Amino acid sequence: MFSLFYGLWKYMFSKTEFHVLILGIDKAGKTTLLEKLKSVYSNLEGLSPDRIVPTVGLNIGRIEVSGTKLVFWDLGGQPGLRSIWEKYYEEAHAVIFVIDAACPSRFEDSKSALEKVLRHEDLQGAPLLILANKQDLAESVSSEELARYLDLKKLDERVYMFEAVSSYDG
Ligand SMILES: Nc1nc2c(ncn2[C@@H]2O[C@H](COP(=O)(O)OP(=O)(O)OP(=O)(O)O)[C@@H](O)[C@H]2O)c(=O)[nH]1
Ligand SMILES: [Mg+2]
Repeated sequence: MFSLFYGLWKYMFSKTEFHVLILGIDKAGKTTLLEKLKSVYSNLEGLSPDRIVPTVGLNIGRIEVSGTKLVFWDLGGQPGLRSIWEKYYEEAHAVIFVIDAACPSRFEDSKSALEKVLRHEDLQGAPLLILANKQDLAESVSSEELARYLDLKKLDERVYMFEAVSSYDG
């Protein structure tokens, strides 16, 4: 009897857990963003930016916002690590794609990485949030300017949003 209730309970609550993948090329600010989210939305103290090193494995962050459990998967963005991303696509419900808006010389790299993500069949239909990060820096471009630059043809068919943020300021 107990196991029946436990099974039901697990079924009901596992439904309210959402997996969010945080992707983007190296140094975009993915881990800094995750640590900031942890500090703001949970009572765990996130790592301060000076203690964050380039990601090689996987960082997991769990937060709860108005009753919904969000599980964030933050992966490494170095070129040799990007092939690992697709292993997580099947179980992901949404994607946050982070771009360093203060580094135009790497926009092209971000654009092709993002286009590859959008083409993958396991992510068709997944909502997408594109973040123009590092808005605290004077040289950063706005989210509109970044959207114009990326000129993503495939975006029209999906739920997506551009947002300007700073992982430092929150
Ligand atoms: N000024 C500024 N710097 C930032 C911001 N977010 C991240 N950084 C800096 O950018 C660098 C890279 O940040 P990470 O969070 O390690 O980047 P990442 O995307 O996780 O990189 P990988 O793990 O290698 O894929 C670090 O020096 C951060 O302190 C931001 O909003 N503003
Ligand atoms: Mg990282």
